[in-house]
Amino acid sequence: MTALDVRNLHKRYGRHIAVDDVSFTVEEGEIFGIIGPNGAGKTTTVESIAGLRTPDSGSVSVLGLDPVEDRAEVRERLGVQLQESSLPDAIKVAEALELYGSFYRNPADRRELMELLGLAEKRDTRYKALSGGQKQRLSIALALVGGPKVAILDELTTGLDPQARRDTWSLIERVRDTGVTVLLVTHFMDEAERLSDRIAVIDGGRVAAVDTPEGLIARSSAVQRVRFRVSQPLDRNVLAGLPDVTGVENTEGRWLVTGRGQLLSGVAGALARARVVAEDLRVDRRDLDDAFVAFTGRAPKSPEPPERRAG
Ligand SMILES: Nc1ncnc2c1ncn2[C@@H]1O[C@H](COP(=O)(O)OP(=O)(O)OP(=O)(O)O)[C@@H](O)[C@H]1O
Repeated sequence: MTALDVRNLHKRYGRHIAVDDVSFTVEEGEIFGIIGPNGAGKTTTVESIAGLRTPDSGSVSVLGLDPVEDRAEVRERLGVQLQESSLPDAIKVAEALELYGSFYRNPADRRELMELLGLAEKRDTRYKALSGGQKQRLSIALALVGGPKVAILDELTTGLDPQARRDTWSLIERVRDTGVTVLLVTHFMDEAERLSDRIAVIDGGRVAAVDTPEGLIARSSAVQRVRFRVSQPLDRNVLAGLPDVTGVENTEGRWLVTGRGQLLSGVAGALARARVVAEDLRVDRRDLDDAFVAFTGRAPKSPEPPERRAG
């Protein structure tokens, strides 16, 4: 079943078009990533889904409901963790969850949520005494405390150290395993690639592509390189004639084939048909960073170094 259906969304701020025809669907049980450069319209899109902004035109359906007209019902089913959440310094973890849980008809079991998010030991710790990672986990817990069917998580791991980022990823997978559909907005390609079943690339207020991470990588026109050695004679045309190949170089038995698309399987198949055994066959691995550059023309951001701790 479709969890989210976004159709022809438009939103302008004054003369500036922030979202210029965005459409995608998210199926129940998916982790769906949204990536794109700064100012691409990602937050405006997810805030429109959450009913926090009203689009100028287009439609949004959350589990068949309209986020503006059916605001109360959507609130019960949709959990939102936005870029910056702030809580009073003195509030304790368990108190925050009780307070937020009290806003919902059927809140999640707070004790289970604290276990799931690794916060049980911190239940009586005040917000100001939590580490960055623990604050982040609490903000995810607050997005889930209403027992939502769909959760929107925006910039989940910004500012976390590498271990805390990995822990958060495992956590999101556990959340999905409990049956929650996750819409994940991220600047980080490793995060999007690791977690998402499918990804929308948003650029200049438009959807540049929607696909699985592997699909985006394969579809991007980024150049690939396959290297290998052969000790037998090999006719250059065996490789040069392949549809995805753009260049073939041979230096003393060391071959370098450049191309796009399904280059590796094409080269491997051609060598097998020519009965040539390749040694040290290597492919320069492309990743989502390359796809991001190909679809947006810009380099993605790297994770920031975590804040330095005094002492
Ligand atoms: N309330 C607002 N008033 C005016 N312009 C806005 C407002 N909110 C966003 N914008 C502009 O709309 C565009 C899209 O912003 P949005 O926050 O949706 O992008 P984003 O992809 O989430 O960016 P980032 O990755 O930097 O968070 C940007 O150019 C932004 O400056």
